[in-house]
Amino acid sequence: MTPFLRAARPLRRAATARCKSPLNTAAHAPPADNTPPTFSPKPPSQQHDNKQHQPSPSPPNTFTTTPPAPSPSTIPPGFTATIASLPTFTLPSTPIDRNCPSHLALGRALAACVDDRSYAGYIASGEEVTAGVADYSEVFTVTKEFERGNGKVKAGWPCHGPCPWPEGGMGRRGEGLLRLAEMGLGGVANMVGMDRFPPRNMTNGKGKEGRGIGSHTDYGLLVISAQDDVGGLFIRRPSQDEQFANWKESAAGLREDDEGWVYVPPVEGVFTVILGDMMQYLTRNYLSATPHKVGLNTRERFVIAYFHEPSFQAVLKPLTEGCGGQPVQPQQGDETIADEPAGNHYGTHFTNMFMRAYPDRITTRRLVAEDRYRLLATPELRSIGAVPVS
Ligand SMILES: O=C(O)CCC(=O)C(=O)O
Ligand SMILES: [Fe+2]
Repeated sequence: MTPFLRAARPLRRAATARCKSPLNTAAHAPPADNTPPTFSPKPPSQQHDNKQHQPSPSPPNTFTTTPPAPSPSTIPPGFTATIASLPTFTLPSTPIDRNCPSHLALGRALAACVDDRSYAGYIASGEEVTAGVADYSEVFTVTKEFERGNGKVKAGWPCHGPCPWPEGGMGRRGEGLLRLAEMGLGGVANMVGMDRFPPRNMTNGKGKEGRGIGSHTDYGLLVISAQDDVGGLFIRRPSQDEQFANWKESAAGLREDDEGWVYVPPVEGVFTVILGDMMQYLTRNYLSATPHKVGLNTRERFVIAYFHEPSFQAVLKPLTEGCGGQPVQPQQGDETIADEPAGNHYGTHFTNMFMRAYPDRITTRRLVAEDRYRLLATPELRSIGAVPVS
């Protein structure tokens, strides 16, 4: 992990007129000292919707948190789900600065933050598509900056390019935080995203039918996110009969409206950790990617997330040995992984995911128009450390 946290879809972030800055949320990030995280088993969950709060007859697999039990009242209207009681780590608290700059000015500045080489920068509400439906999330994505003169950019590598920054309006602190995030990112694949979700009665997703974010898995190894106190995240334990492999066939939209979703209530000072596609691939389905979705609530909501990912150039091979040299036990669906002798090129998965999520963005159009996708098959893009001469 980097000194700063968050990056799963690239860094996303909000432009908003209210004084509730997702940038301030990042104050959760680095621990103030070396106090080890604590971890404890957890009490039974309860089944809730936003009107009735009834104990579940058979609590799902549970663990216990150190922090106080969260209130179920934050669950977005219209959803029925078990309230999760997930394993949590307690980090030392750091002060959260509630002063905020003018978010309207920030929004204007962000709208200019688009680059046609990288997928970094501002993503408007309604621009992202999951399983064919517009997401209402508004995102600012931070990826590692590659200047136009960089050899990879000049050679036309997909997803490599400048990380555009908002000019003015954000304030020194916010901009400094973004810069810090960018400095901590090891490569184009690691990302920080800041998301804003509008309240459900004020959606602004270009008038399309939409939702917070549809059911999906994240692409990389793991995602660490901090949410504010509003609430909107749901996760789902894959069922026994499921064999999704998002790097082969889209897992977006899967079981979106089924039973079995678990609501992750906000708990102050606690990060959420979600496993991604490559963790599933590496561990041969032992640690499956976590399907999740986001509902819009009665208030706008902010999330900041760090996406920890393999190198863009990495070709992953599933593990054959576990801890202490134990052979990895085949898991259900393992055959879908074992039949890929060439391994899994992360840059290709990453590019596929962005092209799918942002079909109309200028970055996707340019990539296609210049036929740069074919570069993903070349040895230069599949070998860590190989950098074209600039
Ligand atoms: O809103 C959240 O808590 C999660 C957002 C999310 O799933 C994503 O950015 O990929
Ligand atoms: Fe996600």
